[in-house]
Amino acid sequence: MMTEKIQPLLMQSPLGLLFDIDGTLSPIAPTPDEARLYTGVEKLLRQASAYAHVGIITGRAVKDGARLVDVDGLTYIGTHGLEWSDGLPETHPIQLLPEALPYVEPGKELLDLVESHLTEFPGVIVQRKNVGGSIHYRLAPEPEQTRERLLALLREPAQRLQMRLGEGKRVVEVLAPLKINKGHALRRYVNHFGLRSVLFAGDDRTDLDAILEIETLRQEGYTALSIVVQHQDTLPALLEHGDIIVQEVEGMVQLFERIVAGLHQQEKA
Ligand SMILES: O=P(O)(O)OC[C@H]1O[C@H](O[C@H]2O[C@H](CO)[C@@H](O)[C@H](O)[C@H]2O)[C@H](O)[C@@H](O)[C@@H]1O
Repeated sequence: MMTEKIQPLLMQSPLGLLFDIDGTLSPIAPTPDEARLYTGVEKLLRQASAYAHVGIITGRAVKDGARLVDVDGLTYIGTHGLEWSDGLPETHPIQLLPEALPYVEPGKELLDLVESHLTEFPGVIVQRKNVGGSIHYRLAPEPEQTRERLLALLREPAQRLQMRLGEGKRVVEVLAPLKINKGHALRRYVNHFGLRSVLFAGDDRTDLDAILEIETLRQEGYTALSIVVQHQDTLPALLEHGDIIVQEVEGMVQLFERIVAGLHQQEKA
């Protein structure tokens, strides 16, 4: 059944395969620095890039996402679509969308504010990005209460500085107030490579924009498919709009193996 859905996608060219990182290719870890790709993913990404344009679309900064994935020949799109690199940042410059530049300083100011209150927030980790950043409360003794207190601290200053607050898995995101998101990034990727066929896989709230963009692309005549990696805390909207649901990162990797095998077989035929 799954293969039936995927087969038409693999038969079209140029094909793009786009993946979120955390919760999709990498199991959720206690802290961002402890996250690692699931066993075998690195090899699958390399193999897939022999047949398709393979890209990473992550909420992490490009530098951080590329450090984690570390596969050459992929496109790295970071900070929820604000940053783009045509390869590993050691050899390819990271481009920050010019629209995001006015939000570098306001983003810093909000993260400085949280850092100046860190003693009141045990277990909280501030992760800075080129624009804004993430405030992780996974390790806080009372995560839900900490989330509320972080939001209370940030709400007014964020409004004053015209920044946006978002949320993800045990994380408050400080974001630029732009309409740029993973859906926008996916569309840009499709246009950049002149794709006819595209697959996106993700698991979290910010992935919904890309999943909805897949639906739009399909209505426009592209062969487009989304995969939702289901965890205990998956948002119902993701399950509603995803084309294929897999269980946990393990299920994603098993499906990725079948995709790569399908591409390989097609090449031989
Ligand atoms: O779009 P993604 O690639 O999924 O990035 C979203 C955020 O993911 C990371 O945080 C999440 O994963 C951490 C490691 O598993 C986990 O500790 C944390 O609780 C999760 O929220 C990343 O650190 C953030 O920068 C991303 O925005």
